[in-house]
Amino acid sequence: MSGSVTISMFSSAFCWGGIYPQHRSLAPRRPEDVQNVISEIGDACEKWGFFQVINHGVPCDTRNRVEKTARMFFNLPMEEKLKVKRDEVNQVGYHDGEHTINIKDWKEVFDINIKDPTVIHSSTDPGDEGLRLVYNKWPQYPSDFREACKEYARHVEKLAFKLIELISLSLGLRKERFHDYFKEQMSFLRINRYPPCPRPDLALGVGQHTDVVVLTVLAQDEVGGLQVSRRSDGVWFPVRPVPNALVINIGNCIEIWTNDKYWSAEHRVVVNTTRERYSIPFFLLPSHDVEVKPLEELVSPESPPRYKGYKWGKFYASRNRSNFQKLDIKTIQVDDLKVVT
Ligand SMILES: O=C(O)CCC(=O)C(=O)O
Ligand SMILES: [Fe+2]
Repeated sequence: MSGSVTISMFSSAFCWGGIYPQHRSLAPRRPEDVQNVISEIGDACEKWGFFQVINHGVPCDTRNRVEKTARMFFNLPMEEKLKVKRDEVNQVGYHDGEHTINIKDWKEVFDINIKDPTVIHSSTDPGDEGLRLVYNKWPQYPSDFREACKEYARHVEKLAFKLIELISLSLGLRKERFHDYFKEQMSFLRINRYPPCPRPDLALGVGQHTDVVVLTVLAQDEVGGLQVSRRSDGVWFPVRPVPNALVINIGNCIEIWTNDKYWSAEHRVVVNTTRERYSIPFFLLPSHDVEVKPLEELVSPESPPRYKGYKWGKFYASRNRSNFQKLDIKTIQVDDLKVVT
């Protein structure tokens, strides 16, 4: 048993595919099977909150180019990497000290906003509604790093929106239900490098967490290390690398919008003594002014809202700031937003 199911989104004839056990070969599917894919995605979102897609339309050479140029960047001397270091407000660029719930992760990262510039909240002070623009930071070397990331991001963003439409349909909502939520999206692409670790028993690449975002589309290399906790019993399963597949992970926003129908799974990354690992998550984030609360269509007297609503931009800014300052408190978690009954 592996920690996710694999869904074939398109056959070579641009038809829809279906869920397959991890190692079965794929047969082309007919357009009538679209409905199956929608219900299979719905099923995967309920049971796991994680699945893998193949035949997804993101060309693998664009992904390989990002990985190749990223390796060149991370191999630069530290003083070069620090020239594009992230800071407290401009949270893009290089960072070697990501924290998960205040514990340092065994990795280094490079973050790139999809919209350049991106509109974010500048302050978490009560009453301050100030917005500001954040511009990406790019290293001088390698010179094609920027173009490689931008090209890959264009493809993966398209896939993320396709998935959002399929998820809307799987919930019985209009395909366009979420379109307005992304007018000023704050989505970003991250490149993670996990170096070999002399004591993997004492560290994690990324500690146990859920993604606060809408949806994550993750490319992982062949090394492995990502694990997901099963909704029904919390048992940990490896998310085995499937060549050219992308891992889809439901974030807290969808969990809250669907009033817990869909699951945002806890996951973590284990490291090893010999091999470095790369992963490239694309985090789909809504616009700063979007309200994250259970959708009216999905609540009823029998199924009342389980969450208090919050404004995305402000919530995200305060969470990032406490992470950056390594405050001696747990960063806000999805359970903190639950309505107490
Ligand atoms: O590297 C991975 O496989 C997962 C990384 C992750 O969970 C994250 O960056 O949120
Ligand atoms: Fe994650």
